Amino acid sequence: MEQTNQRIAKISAHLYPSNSQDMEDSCGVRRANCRAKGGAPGFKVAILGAAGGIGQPLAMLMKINPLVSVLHLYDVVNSPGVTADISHMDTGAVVRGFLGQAQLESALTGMDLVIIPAGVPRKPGMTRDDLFNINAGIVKTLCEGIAKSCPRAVVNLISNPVNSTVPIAAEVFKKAGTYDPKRLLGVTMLDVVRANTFVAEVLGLDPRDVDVPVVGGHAGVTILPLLSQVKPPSSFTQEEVEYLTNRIQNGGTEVVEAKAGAGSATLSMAYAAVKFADACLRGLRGDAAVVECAFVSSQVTELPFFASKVRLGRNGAEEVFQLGPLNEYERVGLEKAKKELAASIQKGVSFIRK
Ligand SMILES: NC(=O)c1ccc[n+]([C@@H]2O[C@H](COP(=O)([O-])OP(=O)(O)OC[C@H]3O[C@@H](n4cnc5c(N)ncnc54)[C@H](O)[C@@H]3O)[C@@H](O)[C@H]2O)c1
Ligand SMILES: O=C(O)C[C@H](O)C(=O)O
Repeated sequence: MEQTNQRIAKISAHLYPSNSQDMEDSCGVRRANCRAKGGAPGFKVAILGAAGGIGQPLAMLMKINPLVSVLHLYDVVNSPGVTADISHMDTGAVVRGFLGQAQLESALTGMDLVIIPAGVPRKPGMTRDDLFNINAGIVKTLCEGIAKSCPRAVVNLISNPVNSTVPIAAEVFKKAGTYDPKRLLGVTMLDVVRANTFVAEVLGLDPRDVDVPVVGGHAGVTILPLLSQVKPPSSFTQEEVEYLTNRIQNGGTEVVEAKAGAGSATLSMAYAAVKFADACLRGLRGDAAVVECAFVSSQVTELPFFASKVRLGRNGAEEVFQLGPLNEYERVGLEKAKKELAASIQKGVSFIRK
């Protein structure tokens, strides 16, 4: 009996960090019912904002991902319930939950990849920039935690406005002396996912066979689909180009309006976030030729950050690709995108430097 108790105590120390006792009690999961799958190969991933509209399906999909060995779910509310629920899934990753600022350090320590969908979403009539006042502070706090507890982790930043939150994160990391531009990636994958879907509809193809590069940023005119570079090579009428560009640029608003006050894209975003996180993990594993679009530190234009195709490797975004040849319509779109992006980037930088 004594031996059994010792074994249970050992397992529970592994599953639950010392300061998460309250959470364990409140979620009602008995320690003895859990098993630690210590030593399984894979990456350690934390989701910050894991109890939210994106966070929950994202956590579920990451629990299924065979590249993940440990999954940490952090939020300021409701993470005990989400953790208890997801931990019952019979997949490989060990799940641990963390609640509130006091547990941020434990949530982050040792992580290889941190995914951040924390923050408020839009309601109809709002722009992403209207979220700045609340989300800037949330991203700042979380990134300070990353700088302290897992400065070498690759960060996938989802919280809006991405065009400003990525510069905020960069400034926080610079201040802490931990900034590695390769390891900070703004997630623009949903724009690519939407572009593939809408273009496939027009072409009558399976979206899985379509690849549309989407560059620039993640808001309105800064979302710039390069329809001249679609794979498989395709031609579009001017009417189709305008319809597709407009629909891709306003895909987020389409969902916000349809949800009528109940938030923004969560399910398609969780899908896109997992697609992107999986690519980052394959890069970290050393797979060759993993290429996706992301909003990163960049020298592709005169702006310090820009979304374009990047090659993901053992160190994060190891190569940032040039835009390739643009047609006249895309060149005009690029100028518009850069103007808005410059202001959004500056706003993020000033928030930390002020
Ligand atoms: N990059 C993209 O393509 C994209 C797509 C969709 C949504 N988003 C953005 O993602 C964010 C989240 O959207 P959602 O629909 O999941 O919102 P939500 O309100 O459903 O969930 C947000 C979660 O963040 C948590 N949170 C708040 N402050 C926190 C903190 N300090 N630390 C940890 N967690 C905290 C909340 O408790 C909540 O559980 C929004 O800013 C939204 O605009 C981005
Ligand atoms: O549109 C939003 O506010 C959420 C997200 O950025 C999206 O593109 O769906």
